[in-house]
Amino acid sequence: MSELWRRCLSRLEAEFSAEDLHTYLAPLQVSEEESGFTLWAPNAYTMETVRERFLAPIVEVLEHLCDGPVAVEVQVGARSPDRGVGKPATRTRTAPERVAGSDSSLDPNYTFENFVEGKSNQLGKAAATQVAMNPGRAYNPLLLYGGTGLGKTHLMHAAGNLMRANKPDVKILYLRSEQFVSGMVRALQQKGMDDFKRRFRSVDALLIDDIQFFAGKNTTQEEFFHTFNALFEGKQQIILTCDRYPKEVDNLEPRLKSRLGWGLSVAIEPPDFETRAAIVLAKAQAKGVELPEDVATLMAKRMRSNVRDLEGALNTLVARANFEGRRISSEFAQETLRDLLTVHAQAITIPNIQKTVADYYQLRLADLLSKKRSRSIARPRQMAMGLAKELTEHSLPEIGDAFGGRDHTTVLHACRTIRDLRETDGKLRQDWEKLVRTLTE
Ligand SMILES: Nc1ncnc2c1ncn2[C@@H]1O[C@H](COP(=O)(O)OP(=O)(O)OP(=O)(O)O)[C@@H](O)[C@H]1O
Repeated sequence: MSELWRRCLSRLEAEFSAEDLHTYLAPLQVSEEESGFTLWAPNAYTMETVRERFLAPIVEVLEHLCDGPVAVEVQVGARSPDRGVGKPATRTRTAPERVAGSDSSLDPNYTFENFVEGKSNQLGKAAATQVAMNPGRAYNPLLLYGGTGLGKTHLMHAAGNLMRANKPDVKILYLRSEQFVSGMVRALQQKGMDDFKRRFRSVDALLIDDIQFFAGKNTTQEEFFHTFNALFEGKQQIILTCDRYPKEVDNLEPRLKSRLGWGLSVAIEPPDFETRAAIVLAKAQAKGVELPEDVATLMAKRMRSNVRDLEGALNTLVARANFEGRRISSEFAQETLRDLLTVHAQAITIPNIQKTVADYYQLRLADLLSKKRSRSIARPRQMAMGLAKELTEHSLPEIGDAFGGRDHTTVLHACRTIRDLRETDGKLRQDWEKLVRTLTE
């Protein structure tokens, strides 16, 4: 154990119970490199707990001991004895998260270049690029919202990385909202609020991920509100992400919600089939793996919920192919991902879609399947047909049959209508996204 880490642990002894130290901190292995520290956790649960509860205090103590900013990341794995550099066994997220009082909190692996653009994220990417080219002036704050694993964090880091490429001495701080909360709690306990405020307000850009976690935490919201105002007035850039449109987050203060709407809020939607396939191919290429198109197609067709799952499946495929020395073929993918693909295929059936849509619009299922043509029923019916086409592999005639024996041209018309309305009608687009989320998550 390094002397520095030993000293860090002994300082933390004063703050945490013996049980906490024994359960979460003692099992950590540490590697020190010039770029910072990596804490290796024996399993994902320990990693998550350390990130949530202990990372901020650890960073603080290490910064104190090192007399300056340090980068600390937590991963699952073990430190390799020869180089002091570990190899992660698994990761719960696909990229390392670093936290520090310096720019190293940005993940260099998330760039605009390796972000695959599609209809679902085009606007988000354009807005994030604008913000990066013109921080504090283009859109402030920029808020990216949408379901899990759709690339919000990626875009946020990409904006930070581009800002830094344009201006190397720019001060950027990225953190997850839980880290803001725990940092603030500690600052309050230790009467260090002035430092806390200074730390957040002295940056050129503040990037906070998943602000839905602020819900119900009134003191945090109050502090964040003041931080927000200070940054906004100073024309310092704020970029935030949220898992839904902030107005829909319960227990978020109205004045904060209103501030969040001052800049630009952009929805990141689940990618369509073509984008999913392009993402898998791009991720494979980045790993130097030759992925046959039919395998990318199979994965993109069957795994629709989020890009993180898609990436996880690709990692599984590549790991097994390497391990067994086999070529990745369609059969190999079917065999390796059987369980995953079945889970995804099973989750979405036409009856499931019909019931979900009927519930969502508070209609009777019988009405949805009836011949009634009133707008309040016909539009949800078209929505359900569009979803069936997008999310299942049924043909147009099969979908028509399932909707009370309708002709395939009626289904085609419904799909086209919904596709066009998603471009022009914001409310309908939101309904669509929510339904896709409900059905795929
Ligand atoms: N369009 C895309 N092109 C390339 N990679 C993508 C794209 N969308 C998502 N990803 C990848 O998917 C993974 C998950 O993305 P990310 O962590 O940004 O999701 P998120 O929307 O922030 O999710 P959460 O709300 O759960 O934090 C990342 O590895 C990211 O690189």
